[in-house]
Amino acid sequence: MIDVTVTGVAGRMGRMLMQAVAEDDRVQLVGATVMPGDPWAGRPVSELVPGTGDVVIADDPLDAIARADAVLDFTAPEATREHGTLCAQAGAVHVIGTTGLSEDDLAHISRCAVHCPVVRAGNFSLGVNLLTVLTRKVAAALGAEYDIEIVEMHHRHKVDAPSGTALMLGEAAAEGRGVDLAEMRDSGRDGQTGARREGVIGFAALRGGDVVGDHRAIFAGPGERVELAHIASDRMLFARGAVTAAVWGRDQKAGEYDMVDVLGLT
Ligand SMILES: NC(=O)C1=CN([C@@H]2O[C@H](COP(=O)(O)OP(=O)(O)OC[C@H]3O[C@@H](n4cnc5c(N)ncnc54)[C@H](OP(=O)(O)O)[C@@H]3O)[C@@H](O)[C@H]2O)C=CC1
Ligand SMILES: O=C(O)C1=N[C@H](C(=O)O)C[C@H](O)C1
Repeated sequence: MIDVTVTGVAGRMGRMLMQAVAEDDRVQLVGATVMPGDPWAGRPVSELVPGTGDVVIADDPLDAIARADAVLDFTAPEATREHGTLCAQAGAVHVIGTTGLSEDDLAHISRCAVHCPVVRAGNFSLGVNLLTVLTRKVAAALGAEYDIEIVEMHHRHKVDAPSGTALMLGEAAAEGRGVDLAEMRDSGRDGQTGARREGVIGFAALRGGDVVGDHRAIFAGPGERVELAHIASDRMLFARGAVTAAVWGRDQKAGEYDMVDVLGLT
């Protein structure tokens, strides 16, 4: 059994992660954190999510991460940077679900991964990770006359766009095409955009209601369209995937991994 700390426990995913840890006998909760000054600090986790035990919620991650074998982190970019440094110091597996990370954040995470295993994914579900493998293959098979567009929809509270999952699918499509996504990315069209630039990978982000996460990779070609889609209907999907990543990560050397590695998909 491995000792797990969940960061950002008052968030939508933080609550799910605690539930997933409580339901899985491969792991036990040893730490839980919130933002400094959060009213949940100092209270037992079971008051926040019934049935999760008597760990007291901390508003300083230092001790909570020092005592963990693995840290489940679905928070915000700045927090994830700090948690990365602490996981590196503790040698704990850092499971990162946080999206909206900048190039600078990713470089920081890479430096931390010299000292501990880091499993980072924009989506921890089996279905989406399978979809990335398929997207790469379809992009390679269909060729340049098929235009690639990634469409996603999420709940009204989501703060980053395109979603981490959309970027995973875009990266997979770019790999299949043998191009660099940074050069070929086309997000947020508006106004007199001109005709579609040849070879770009387009992104469109919809926000509204309580949508958990819908993603579609569209290949629009001459006389036909191929579409690969995934619809998530329950956040527990991501939380259970993150617990599996933590257990898998415990047996790995320091370095950067993703959910395709965890699931053994190629
Ligand atoms: N990879 C995946 O499979 C998935 C990834 N995500 C990603 O996970 C992240 C969180 O999503 P969601 O749960 O919906 O968002 P929420 O806003 O509901 O939760 C984030 C929580 O993190 C807290 N937080 C921020 N900074 C810190 C800190 N320094 N220490 C402790 N807690 C902190 C926030 O507190 P406060 O509210 O006070 O700011 C908030 O409670 C997003 O980036 C999202 O895209 C979501 C689902 C699946
Ligand atoms: O913020 C969310 O909710 C989600 N975020 C992830 C993303 O950015 O792709 C995964 C999932 O789609 C839900």
